Parts: sequence; C-alpha cells; structure tokens
Amino acid sequence: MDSNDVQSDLKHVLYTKEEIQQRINELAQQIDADYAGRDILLVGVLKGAVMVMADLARALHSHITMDWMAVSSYGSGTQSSGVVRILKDLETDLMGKHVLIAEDIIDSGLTLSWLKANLLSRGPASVEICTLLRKPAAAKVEIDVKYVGYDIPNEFVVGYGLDFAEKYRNLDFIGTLAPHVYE
Ligand SMILES: O=P(O)(O)OC[C@H]1O[C@H](OP(=O)(O)OP(=O)(O)O)[C@H](O)[C@@H]1O
Ligand SMILES: Nc1nc2[nH]cnc2c(=O)[nH]1
Repeated sequence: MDSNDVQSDLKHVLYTKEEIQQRINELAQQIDADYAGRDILLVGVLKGAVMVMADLARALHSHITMDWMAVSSYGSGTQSSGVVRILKDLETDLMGKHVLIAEDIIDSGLTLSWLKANLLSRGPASVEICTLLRKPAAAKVEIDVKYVGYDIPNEFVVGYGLDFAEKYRNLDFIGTLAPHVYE
C-alpha cells in the first residue's frame, strides 16, 4: 500500500536542513578561497548529488560551470559492486579545466576512485572531490577527498538526494530508516 507518511519511515535524524546548509556554506567558503582566480567546472554525479550540486553552486562566489555524469556501481542491493558503468557522460571537454566533483556520499570509495581516475585521464588541470558525507569505516580503497562535509558511521542513510529504492531523495534532512522499511 502506498503511504505518504515519510516521517514514520525514519528512525533517526543525522543532520537537519539547517546543519546541512551551514556546512555547505563553510565548504563553499573554503573552495572559493582555494580556487581564487580560477574558474571551476562542477561535475555532479547523478542522481544522489543533485541537492549538493544545487546548494553548493549557489553558495559559491567563484565562476562555475556545471555538468553531470551518471554512473552505476550498485547492483540491485545496497552494496557497491565495484564495477562502474557510465550511464550518462559529460558534455564538457575537460582539457585544462579545474574539475570539482560534487557527491552526496562516499561509502566504499569504489565509485569515486574509479571516477576520479577516469576524469584525470581526460587532461584536466586538476580534479578534486567535494562530498557531503563519507563513511570511513566502509572504505575499501584509499581516496584523496579534499572537501568532506561530515564523516558518518557505517549506517545506510537517506535524504537530501540519497535514496532507498529511489525514495526519500526529496527529504531536506539526512536520516536513517526504521527497520520496518527494509526488513
Ligand atoms: O563509495 P561507493 O560505495 O562507491 O558509493 C558511493 C556512490 O553510491 C551512491 O550512488 P548510487 O550508486 O546509489 O546512485 P544514485 O546516486 O543514483 O542514488 C553515491 O551517490 C555514490 O555515487
Ligand atoms: N541512500 C544511500 N545510498 C548510498 N550509497 C552508498 N552508501 C549509501 C547510503 O548510506 N545511503
């Protein structure tokens, strides 16, 4: 049965809308300072990064352009398979550009590790990563991430772009799901 009561599906709020906005503003200030005088190509990784992209882009004062990629690294479940496929590629030539990948979450690190190497092979001036969330305890590969919003415990989270079975992306906060949703 369909239900509209999204709140009752949640167990715990990890970060409120206000906390996320504040943290994104701080990251944007740091990025503006680091990239002073240089234009940035923000690369958003669909679909999870849509909220981060929209809010980070608006918080930045630097000149930016935006492009999007869609990759698939998860099979039917919630564990990264490590096999990454490009579902939608960039439209921008990266040659000489300062690329900043915007992501919602780094879990095993397999997606971003592959993506960073892929983008570096296209001749950019630089490639850095900005992720709102990272799970250090879930890391399967070492990956250099310059901008991290929050390091979080190894729990499945939803909201602010992050889904479970394509739902919950529209929540303006980040939380964990109640067991009845996935059990
Ligand atoms: O570090 P990893 O274990 O590789 O996981 C991180 C990836 O998983 C999520 O995307 P997902 O594949 O769920 O697709 P979506 O963004 O469309 O929800 C997230 O947006 C990252 O791209
Ligand atoms: N929704 C969601 N997607 C993910 N992809 C990798 N880790 C996660 C997570 O904790 N939540």
